[in-house]
Amino acid sequence: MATLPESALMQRAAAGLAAVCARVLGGPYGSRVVLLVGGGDNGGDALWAGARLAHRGASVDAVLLRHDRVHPAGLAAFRRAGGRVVSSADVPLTPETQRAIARADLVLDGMLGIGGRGGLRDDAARLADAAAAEAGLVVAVDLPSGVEPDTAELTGPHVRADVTVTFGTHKLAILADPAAQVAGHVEFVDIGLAPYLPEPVAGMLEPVDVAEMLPAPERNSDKYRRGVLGLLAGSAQFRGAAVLAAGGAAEGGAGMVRFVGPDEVATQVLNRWPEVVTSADVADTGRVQAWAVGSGLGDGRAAEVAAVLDTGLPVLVDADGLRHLPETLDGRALLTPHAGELARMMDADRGDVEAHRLRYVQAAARRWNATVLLKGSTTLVAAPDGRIRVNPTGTPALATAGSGDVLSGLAGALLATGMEPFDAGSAAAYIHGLAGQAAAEGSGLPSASAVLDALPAVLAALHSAR
Ligand SMILES: NC(=O)C1=CN([C@@H]2O[C@H](COP(=O)(O)OP(=O)(O)OC[C@H]3O[C@@H](n4cnc5c(N)ncnc54)[C@H](O)[C@@H]3O)[C@@H](O)[C@H]2O)[C@@H](O)CC1
Ligand SMILES: Nc1ncnc2c1ncn2[C@@H]1O[C@H](COP(=O)(O)OP(=O)(O)O)[C@@H](O)[C@H]1O
Ligand SMILES: [K+]
Repeated sequence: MATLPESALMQRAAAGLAAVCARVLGGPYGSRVVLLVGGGDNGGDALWAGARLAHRGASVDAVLLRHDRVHPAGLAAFRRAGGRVVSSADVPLTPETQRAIARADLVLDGMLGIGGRGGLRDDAARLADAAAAEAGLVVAVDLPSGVEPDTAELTGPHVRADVTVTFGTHKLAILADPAAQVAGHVEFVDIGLAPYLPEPVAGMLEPVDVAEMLPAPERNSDKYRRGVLGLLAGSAQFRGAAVLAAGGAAEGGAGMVRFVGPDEVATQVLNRWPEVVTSADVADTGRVQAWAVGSGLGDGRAAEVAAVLDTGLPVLVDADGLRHLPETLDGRALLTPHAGELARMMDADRGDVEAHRLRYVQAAARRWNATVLLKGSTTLVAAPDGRIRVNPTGTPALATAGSGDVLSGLAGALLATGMEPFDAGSAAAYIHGLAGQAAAEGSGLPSASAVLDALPAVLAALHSAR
């Protein structure tokens, strides 16, 4: 801001915002737009964008949350463009306001942006409800008002947006749940901040990042260069988990999978994946470069999990394996709980973990000195040094029994290539999410086997993106 003329950034933001509104309206001419305007710069963005829409023939009404605090230049521009203020002094929710919202094709939510904390209060909350219940589209300015910008938590009443137009950089609240669930479709407007931004608190992989992490088979490859995974999974009760995890590894590029488990499980794994080598005991497994343990392991088996952890190799621990964690790990482990499992690990309530996903995943990574991948509607990966990644791929269709087993085999295969746990976990979540999306395109609600079947094509496409 110090290097630019006054309000240049706001003009860039408002221009991008008005362009998105014009597009989703199918052209602003003749449309009805209502602005919900808070006392800060978020309200200023809304007013400037409203002025632009009014210039292009929209009928624009503004509801001011506070008449004593409103962006002065924005309000003046809005009035010059023919915009009307429909609220009376300090009474935002007049009958006229309600009628305007009910008739609106688009409500532009400029109540709170990155300055907002602690949820919407009173009138603001009622305006958000009215917009959700009665208006056409709700477009949030920068963030849905009322969400916590930096923690992605929902601590009080908030707007539910159909579209969020965010400026300068992505905020955690539009990437991670629960807040991201109320952001709708996200549009990014570049206002030129990138060179000035500090290190981000969280990262998000793009296809080329993942492609560059994946090892390409080289001319002089052998199975050890591709990575050999030891797999301790499945039980008489959960045989399929072993089959799916072995598949996640085999289709995920492992040079070889060495399976450890009871005969009746090994037979089933071999029926589906004849390339797998089996043994009955961790000690007899032969050379591996990483382990994946836990999927479908059932009760007990603590000694086997301990034997794997004692090898000192990189290790992924999933599902029932998470019951047998030592006091602390030494940075080489990747733990892959869902919210219920993380709640049990942290002696917390599942609902509390879901409401504070970021806080819990970071706390667990510190607590065990391990990388923690928290599964669910948005997958978060936390390294013990504080780094965070939010996974952008996936679909609710992945919420199907066994899809976590596929992920554990896949992530284990990536660990076995020598990738650090943070990269292995976040790349695996990315690829698994794409496979889920591809499988869902086929059948709508795919099985875990369909997710597995989609892996090779997804990996091939990523390799070619390199
Ligand atoms: N910083 C920048 O470089 C840019 C910021 N822009 C806009 O400016 C916004 C941030 O503006 P502000 O810092 O003025 O903050 P906001 O407009 O988000 O909030 C304004 C004020 O509301 C009060 N407030 C906080 N929580 C509240 C609550 N729960 N209920 C009622 N009042 C509450 C606080 O006093 C806060 O300062 C961004 O979200 C974005 O929309 C854009 O114009 C582009 C450039
Ligand atoms: N609502 C959701 N939206 C997107 N992905 C989800 C959702 N719920 C679960 N998933 C994903 O589906 C997979 C399910 O894994 P998990 O809970 O371990 O199931 P299981 O143990 O039955 O295989 C994980 O990758 C998780 O991130
Ligand atoms: K907003």
